[in-house]
Amino acid sequence: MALREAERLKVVLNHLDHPSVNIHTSFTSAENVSYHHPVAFKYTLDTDVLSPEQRLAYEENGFILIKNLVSEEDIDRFRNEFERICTRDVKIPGLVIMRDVSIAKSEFVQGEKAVTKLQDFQEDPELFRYCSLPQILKYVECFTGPNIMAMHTMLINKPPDTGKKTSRHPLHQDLHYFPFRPADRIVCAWTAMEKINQQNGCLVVLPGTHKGTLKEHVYPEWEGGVNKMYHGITDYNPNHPRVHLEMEKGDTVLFHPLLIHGSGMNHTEGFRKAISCHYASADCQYIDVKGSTQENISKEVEELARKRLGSETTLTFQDTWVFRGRLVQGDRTSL
Ligand SMILES: CC(C)CC(=O)SCCNC(=O)CCNC(=O)[C@H](O)C(C)(C)COP(=O)(O)OP(=O)(O)OC[C@H]1O[C@@H](n2cnc3c(N)ncnc32)[C@H](O)[C@@H]1OP(=O)(O)O
Ligand SMILES: Nc1ncnc2c1ncn2[C@@H]1O[C@H](COP(=O)(O)OP(=O)(O)OP(=O)(O)O)[C@@H](O)[C@H]1O
Ligand SMILES: O=C(O)CCC(=O)C(=O)O
Ligand SMILES: [Fe+2]
Ligand SMILES: [Mg+2]
Repeated sequence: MALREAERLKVVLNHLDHPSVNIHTSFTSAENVSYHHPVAFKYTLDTDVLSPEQRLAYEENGFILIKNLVSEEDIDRFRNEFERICTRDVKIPGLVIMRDVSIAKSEFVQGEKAVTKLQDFQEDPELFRYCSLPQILKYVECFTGPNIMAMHTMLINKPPDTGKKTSRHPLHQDLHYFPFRPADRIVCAWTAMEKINQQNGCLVVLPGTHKGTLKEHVYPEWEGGVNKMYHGITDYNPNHPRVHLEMEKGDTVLFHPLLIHGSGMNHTEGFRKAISCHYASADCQYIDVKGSTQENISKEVEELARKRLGSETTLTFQDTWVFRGRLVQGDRTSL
């Protein structure tokens, strides 16, 4: 009788006498000896970068955490640039400076304390260095392959909660925001810019949910309000195990765009900082989301584009991604 895929993977791993050995090659020989079903890796590609254990972990859980991947020096530079942006010392084309909904209408909060998130820093050479760091791209290539686009960039400055619980990010799947596929060739790198724990609102993930499908996302009905475009899913198993990803400065998590995740309240007085980039294979293809669960977000994005650029704008959801995407490795083949 065939063993479950995970069991088979574990058996194969036990056959490996060196962790850096290429798992694909060794499986072939293991298969010849004793198994009838080849191991199919769905979420990772053949490279020599991931250890067999890391590869198995991503296949099973939909994320892997790499300790100490980004240097203190680089993070301090990103932090300085963030401060320059908040004080309006630099103006970056296309950059969105987002305030928390609980203070969005207040004129009294200024500077860094008024900023919840920077989005789309692709035109800021200093922050965009993050997306081109060789030690990150080395891992990203294991999921995207060699042609790599940086599609979406963020620096998240989760504020101390004002008491309205708006500092939470509802549980969601990032694929909801992306009109390109295949999902398995997309990955997010998210780096802690300081010590991040449950107290200041770490990432919370539901391991294994990347094996499911894209779910419907709507605004959660939260009494204290919810931030613009922070859609969440309602249809998830509340008993599914949750993992709180506690991280040190420089630690980086790589995760699949279908992995259900969010972040809790920031119970501290500090602003919890993380920097992230969503990468996709340049070979991905745009899809039409009309009639799908993504129609609501596509309409919201197109409406925002009309507000910003004028009501005659015909910019589509897909166009907004074509403009933001930047090649960071290989050839810009499709996206
Ligand atoms: C994978 C990845 C994509 C996942 C995610 O990132 S999910 C979250 C994505 N979120 C977004 O993309 C939202 C990006 N934010 C923005 O585009 C902006 O911050 C805006 C919400 C449009 C505000 O733009 P801004 O230039 O600050 O404009 P104003 O200060 O004039 O405000 C315009 C109206 O928007 C309201 N507003 C501002 N910030 C928020 C907020 N955080 N949540 C909800 N509403 C907000 C503001 O009160 C104002 O409303 P009215 O006075 O027009 O009624
Ligand atoms: N009522 C809710 N409905 C939907 N999602 C929620 C709800 N409460 C929390 N979440 C989401 O669940 C995830 C974990 O949040 P939660 O607030 O439980 O964080 P936590 O890290 O356990 O911290 P805390 O100590 O504040 O409970 C976050 O993505 C959060 O947005
Ligand atoms: O830093 C966080 O709180 C997570 C944000 C997130 O998941 C997102 O913006 O897609
Ligand atoms: Fe997310
Ligand atoms: Mg909780």
